[in-house]
Formats: sequence, structure tokens, C-alpha cells
Amino acid sequence: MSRTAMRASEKDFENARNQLKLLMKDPGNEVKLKLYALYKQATEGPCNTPKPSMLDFINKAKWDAWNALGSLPKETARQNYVDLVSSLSPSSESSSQVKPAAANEKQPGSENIIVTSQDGITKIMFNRPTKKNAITTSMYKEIIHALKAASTDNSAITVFTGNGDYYSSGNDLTNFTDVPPNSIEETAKNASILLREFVDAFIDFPKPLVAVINGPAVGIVVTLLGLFDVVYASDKATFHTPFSELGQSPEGCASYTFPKIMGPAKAAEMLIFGKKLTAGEACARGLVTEVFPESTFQKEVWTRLKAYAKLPTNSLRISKELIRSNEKEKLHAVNAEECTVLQGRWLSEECMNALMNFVSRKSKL
Ligand SMILES: CCCCCCCCCCC/C=C/C(=O)SCCNC(=O)CCNC(=O)[C@H](O)C(C)(C)COP(=O)(O)OP(=O)(O)OC[C@H]1O[C@@H](n2cnc3c(N)ncnc32)[C@H](O)[C@@H]1OP(=O)(O)O
Repeated sequence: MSRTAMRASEKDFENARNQLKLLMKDPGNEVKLKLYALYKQATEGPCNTPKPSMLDFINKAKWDAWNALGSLPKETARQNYVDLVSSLSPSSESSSQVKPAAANEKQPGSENIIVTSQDGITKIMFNRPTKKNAITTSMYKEIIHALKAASTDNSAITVFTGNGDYYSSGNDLTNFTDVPPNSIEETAKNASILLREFVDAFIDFPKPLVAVINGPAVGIVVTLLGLFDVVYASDKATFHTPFSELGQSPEGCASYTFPKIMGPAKAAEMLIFGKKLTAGEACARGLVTEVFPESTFQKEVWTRLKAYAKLPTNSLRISKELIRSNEKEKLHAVNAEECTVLQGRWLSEECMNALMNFVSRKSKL
């Protein structure tokens, strides 16, 4: 029997929806539009809403895609949706593929996160330079797996860095813009669960964690720095947490770590008012360990890290444990609280308007 002649059951449809959430790779806007249209057709039938205005780019594109399906029967739309999701989910695409690193071995997974291990250092690199290394849902999952693998591999230290001109522009703001209207609350809940697990992986990481900040850093990649042991920055790096502008609130335990690191007044300037810091300012506030001139940054930092990675591994772990262990319980509680607050923020009009402004500023989907 051909695939198109088959009838997808409600269960197949539900499974496909769940499978979609676990996709490691962003399928791109064109496919996401098709999925949206098929989903609407399968659940509501032919397009039944007024056409959005020309300036409402995102909703207009969605409406066009749904309307283009005409009178396609619900059952066929359901089957097409299941087929499309299945074509996006090759069996090889599994987040459990990240394994402990062997020497100089590149880890499998999407190309947006590259994990390598060499000279006693496991390097986790944001590799989405055309999008300023913005972090997609699948990248959050890959990083969690990479950290779990790195915690038991034979490397001495773990280093985060970015490929290209940015360290990372933080959360990919389109993570929240392709959500069907009836799934917004569920998506916010799932995002909150994922964020909590993501930040927990940093809190619990047992080896020295180093950030090599090669360029501007925005949002969650800045807040997380309070959970790193050492932060080296190029003098072209900047540090920006524009949460209020986005209708959001701090995460990554920064509501606790930043006031401890730089004092409450300086922390408030960053976390409430979104003041962007230069690398020098971040160093003066204690968020950055040391700043290097861009021309010698990579050479100096990696030479130093390779030397550190030769130190006795158990001693490194034990010293980190002594420095951090008293705080762990508190950090987990702070993380839980921040995720709960953010879940509410994501459903707010302020946040939705900010996200729409970002996505529509270049007429993108
Ligand atoms: C079930 C759902 C799961 C959800 C997952 C969990 C969610 C956890 C959320 C945790 C909370 C995190 C909060 C944050 O990180 S807040 C910070 C968010 N980031 C930003 O606000 C930055 C937005 N970007 C910009 O302001 C500018 O792009 C930037 C200043 C970074 C660069 O400007 P520039 O003009 O130099 O370059 P472009 O704007 O042209 O950027 C080039 C392309 O990259 C795209 N881009 C950049 N940043 C992002 C981003 N954060 N999200 C999505 N896309 C991004 C940009 O659109 C350009 O793309 P195109 O070339 O296609 O136009």
C-alpha cells in the first residue's frame, strides 16, 4: 500500500506532533509554514479566518499557506502532516548520539553545536554564525547532552566558545514565533521545563567550565556566565541582557549570581535596564576574568587553557566542588523560580509584541 493511500490515525498525528518537538535541526521557514498549514487543515478544515493585513507579515504568510490547501480533506492533511514530519526525522537524528569524547574526536549531532575533544579540553562551540549563533530548541537539547557527556569523558576542562563574529546572540527569538495559537501555553510550559533542565546542567557540571568569549554575547549566554569558573573575553566582546526590552526576565540564575558578583546596583543596571557592557567593563565588574586584545586572543587563551588542562584532573574537580558545592541547592531553587516567572512572561502581551517586532523587522517569517 502506498504511503499516500494510508490513513493516519489520531494517535499517529499526536505522535508526529511530539516527534516534531524533538527535532534536532530547524527545518526552515518553508517547511514550518507547510506544517502549520497542514496542522490547521487537519484540525479545523479549510481556512476559515479573515485574511490578515499585508503588514502583518507572519500571519499573512501563515494564512496564505493554509488557504492554499483549499478544500483538502482533513484526513489527507493529517496524513500529509505525518508524512512530512516523518521525512524530517531520520532515525539517525537522535539527541542521545552525543557520546563521551575520545581524543580529537568530533561528536555527531547537528552542525549548530560542534563538540570536540583535544589536549584535555572538551570544546563546545556555537556554530550558527549566519544567525549570530542564536540558540534553537534543538541546540539547547544538544548542549545538555554535550555537558552530560563531557562530565564523564577524559578531558580535564570544558570550554564554550562561538564560531564567527559573535559568541552568541542568545535565545533564537523564532523559537516562540511559529507556535499554533492553541499551543501557546503548552509551548511556554515546555520551554520552561527545557530551560530549567538546561541551566541545571550548568549548575551540576563537575569540571572547570571556561567561556572563551570571542565576540558579542546576548541574553542567556551572558546570564549563564555566573555559573562558569573562568571567563576570558576578546576586547571586541560585549555583554548585553535586554530582558525588559523583550518583555522577559532574567534566567541562568543571574538574579542571584549577578548581585553576588558585581553588587546589586550594577546587577540591576544590566538585568533590569539592559545596560550593555564592554569587555573591560564586564571585567571591572567581576563577570569576566581577563580581557585580551582581539589580535592575540585565540593564541593566548588556548595556550593558557592547554597548560591548565595538564593539571591533575581530580584535583581540578575537587577544588571546583569546594568552591561551588555550598551554593548548589540555592542555585537550583533560583533556577526553578526564574523558569516559573519566565513561563508567565512568555504569555504576556509585552513579550509577544517584542517577539513579533523582532521577527517582522526584516519581513521575515
Ligand atoms: C518549546 C519551545 C522551546 C523554547 C526553547 C527554550 C527557551 C529558553 C529561553 C531562554 C531565555 C533566553 C533569553 C535570551 O537569550 S534574551 C536575548 C535574545 N536575543 C536577542 O534579543 C538578540 C536579537 N538579535 C539582535 O538584536 C540582532 O540580530 C543582533 C544585535 C544580535 C545582531 O544585529 P546585526 O544587525 O549585526 O545582525 P542581524 O540582525 O542582521 O542578524 C543576522 C541574522 O541573524 C538573525 N538573528 C540574530 N540574532 C537572533 C536571535 N536571537 N534569534 C533569531 N535570529 C537571530 C537575524 O534575524 C539575521 O537573520 P537573517 O539574516 O535571516 O535576517
